[in-house]
Amino acid sequence: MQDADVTVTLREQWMVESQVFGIYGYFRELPKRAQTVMLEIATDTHIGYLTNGLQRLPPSFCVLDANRPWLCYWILHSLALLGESIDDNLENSIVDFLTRCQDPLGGYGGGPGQMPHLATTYASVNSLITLGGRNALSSINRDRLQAFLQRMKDPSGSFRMHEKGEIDVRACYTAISVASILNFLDHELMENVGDYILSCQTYEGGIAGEPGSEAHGGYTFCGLATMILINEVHRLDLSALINWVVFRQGVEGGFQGRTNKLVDGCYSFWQGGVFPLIHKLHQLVEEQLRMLDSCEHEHDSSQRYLNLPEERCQIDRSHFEQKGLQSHPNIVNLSGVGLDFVKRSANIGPLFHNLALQQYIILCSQVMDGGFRDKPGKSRDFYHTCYCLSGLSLCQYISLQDADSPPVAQDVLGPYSNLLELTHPLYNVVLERYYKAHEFFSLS
Ligand SMILES: CC(C)=CCC/C(C)=C/CC/C(C)=C/COP(=O)(O)OP(=O)(O)O
Ligand SMILES: [Zn+2]
Repeated sequence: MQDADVTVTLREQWMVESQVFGIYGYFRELPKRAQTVMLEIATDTHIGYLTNGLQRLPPSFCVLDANRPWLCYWILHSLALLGESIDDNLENSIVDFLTRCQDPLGGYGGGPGQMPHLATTYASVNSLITLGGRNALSSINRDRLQAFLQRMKDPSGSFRMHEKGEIDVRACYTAISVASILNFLDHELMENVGDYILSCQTYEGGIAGEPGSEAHGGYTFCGLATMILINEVHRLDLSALINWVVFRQGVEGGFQGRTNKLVDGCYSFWQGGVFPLIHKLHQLVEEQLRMLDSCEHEHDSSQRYLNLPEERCQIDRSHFEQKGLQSHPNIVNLSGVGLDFVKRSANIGPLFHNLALQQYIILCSQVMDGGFRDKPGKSRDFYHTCYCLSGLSLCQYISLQDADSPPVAQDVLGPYSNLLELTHPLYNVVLERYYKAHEFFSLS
């Protein structure tokens, strides 16, 4: 039998049997060769699927007309993770297309002439940084973009997604991420953002889209990353957040977005992406735990579970004020936060099962004709392709102490040729493209 036939037969057999025995246990019983063959990432096929999608993008993509900058980002970032770059003609036509999506008063819409929106602004900026050429980076009108973000700022501290649009944690993340990566984050944009995000951390420990809603992986990543970027992460109840996120990994190996829902490949990044952030915060987590311990000695220990984040954050805040820690937002160098964060050590082992997650992504989400999907039975799409690959990459690098050295083979499930590029854990652009952009925007 050819390797390809072995793969198909084993995959089908595995799909049935894994439902009976549990995926991880069953898979470990297979012969080594079968495991390796089944666990290969079909890199060339994925590149074909993605490149084809990109070529069909400009000038119109019909039903997804308001989503074209997102399609650019999902595809370009997926290609970058796979180590693929695109030719100059295609790069120039994408820069030209995104320039036409740029509003004369700042920000990017879903297509040329459309109202500027924070989500498509984030997608456009990350696309241009992923393209990385001078032409791409200099096409961003930073002054007008800053003015757009100021117009979207709401008194609650959060932002509106667009003029008269909704306010939520996603808006905080997209605005702050863009301002940070383009090096114009200031105190006016950051004002009360931390208060708003804090009000969205729920009794479960995760973060909801808005106050009073249910904790969800998408918003938890957005809220946590934003708090780091504005240097207020100490205000979150990190142990409660960790407690929530670790229980979102299912027996299938993948993550669910919220309690009692099904696992889905895209949460490999939204939930999985919380771990590289938490790992780098381990000292702060330990400090918070020590503080809670001493607090519990003074008070009835049942308060720990009854008092919601609002009260606990009072403890955290006064603690930090007392100690006068350097992390206070007024004295931190905001332009260096993204760079300093990747250089921080993460001196603890993974707090989730990184091999089981890779197994879910490769065996359940991977479509052998190219692309990735939510789960078996669903169709592939560029969104799931982007976030499955982003999740796969973070699993491979999760134990790494030093961003400049390659991961060990034990952390890369399947053949070592599965290794993807490393992504920046706060912005989700490939690290090496981030470095280039950081240099460019530090000088301009
Ligand atoms: C940067 C940016 C724009 C981030 C977006 C983050 C994100 C993925 C938010 C999730 C939104 C949400 C509540 C989905 C629930 O959908 P569902 O009910 O269909 O799925 P579920 O059953 O898995 O919860
Ligand atoms: Zn999904």
